[in-house]
Amino acid sequence: MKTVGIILAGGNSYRMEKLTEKRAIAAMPIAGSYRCIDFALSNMTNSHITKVAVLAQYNARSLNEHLSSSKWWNFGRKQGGLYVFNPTITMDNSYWYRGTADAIYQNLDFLKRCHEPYVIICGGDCVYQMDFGKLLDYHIEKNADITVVVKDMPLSEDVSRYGIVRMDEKSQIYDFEEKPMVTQGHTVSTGIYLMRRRMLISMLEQLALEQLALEQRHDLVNDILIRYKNMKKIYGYKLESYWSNIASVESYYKTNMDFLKPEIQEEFFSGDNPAIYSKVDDYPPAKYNTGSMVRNSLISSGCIINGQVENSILYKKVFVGSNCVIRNSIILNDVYIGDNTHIENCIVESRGTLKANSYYSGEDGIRVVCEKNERYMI
Ligand SMILES: Nc1ncnc2c1ncn2[C@@H]1O[C@H](COP(=O)(O)OP(=O)(O)O[C@H]2O[C@H](CO)[C@@H](O)[C@H](O)[C@H]2O)[C@@H](O)[C@H]1O
Repeated sequence: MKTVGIILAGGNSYRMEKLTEKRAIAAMPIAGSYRCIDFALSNMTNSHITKVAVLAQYNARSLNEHLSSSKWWNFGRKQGGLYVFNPTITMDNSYWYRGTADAIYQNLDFLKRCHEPYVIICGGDCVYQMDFGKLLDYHIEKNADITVVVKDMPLSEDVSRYGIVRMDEKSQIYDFEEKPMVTQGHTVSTGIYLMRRRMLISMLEQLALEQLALEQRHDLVNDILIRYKNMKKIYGYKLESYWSNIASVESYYKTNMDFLKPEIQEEFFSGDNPAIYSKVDDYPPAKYNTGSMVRNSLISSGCIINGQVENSILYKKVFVGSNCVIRNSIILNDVYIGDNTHIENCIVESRGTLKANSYYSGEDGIRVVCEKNERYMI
């Protein structure tokens, strides 16, 4: 194997509001039956990368639970495996992961023990399909030190939450601004980087030396990519297919809703596209009772539908009572919705009970509904 994978999955965003009170972004449910991190993991395994480390930190319990067996993504091999590294206190380190570079540095032993010449680093918070083998071929062909996967975003999109790159005609990156307030460019970094493993190790060791001199340098983008942009050959590799980053309630909602579009379904799930893998639960098939009506929706296993569901995504084990109307909404798993309830433009948090005859609607945006279920209030 030529490449080892690192998935950064320890961050949080206040723009996810209550949704990340329960779980890390990487563990957010996507497209009816996946978790966000399944996309990065599946891309790794489909690209024949057999050794992958997930660096988890913030609210990691449900993520750790999801990753408890490597078999779902086919990493359970002798010459590889799925490693989940949460921060630990040791004799010479008493910090949490202070940033993305520090998260990798704290697990440098793992990287040092690998034999693969290259390393791919990506986030666990993005939804996309990608052949990392092609990325490696490009990296070698360009004789690059670092290759950053980039994406042209629509001009209408606010790109101030991304790294913005500027490339010359040979795709070499000559400018990289991390989350600028104002920018002309719309080519963004997707947070996916490929480089030689040994080079990464030496750059991280250099950063650690500077930290001894009390400089706070813990970030992969500011303290590696931007710092070395004039010293290393950094190339951009354009991703033409679907890519979405989950960082706010709006982007979470939009990404899920994208999976109701036939062209996105086709892009991910039809033809010769490799599968997206996930941990499988053994729930019975969804049941549509007499009187139910479902239009353009994804309904997961274990659901029981009595009322109307339109342009919505229902995760596992959702019960929809009689005469309910659920429209343009996402219902996370294990939610009970009593009769005559109306839900529109909402994301309903998992394991809740919505009483009969209730009305929930996002008026000027998406409303996150968290109704506790007595069964889980211990
Ligand atoms: N302490 C920590 N330990 C472990 N994991 C951690 C961590 N802090 C953050 N992470 C994880 O690392 C990834 C990057 O998170 P960051 O918060 O550093 O940057 P952000 O996602 O905003 O932008 C980044 O990704 C966007 C694309 O989505 C790029 O445009 C931008 O340049 C780039 O900085 C995420 O998957 C996050 O969960």
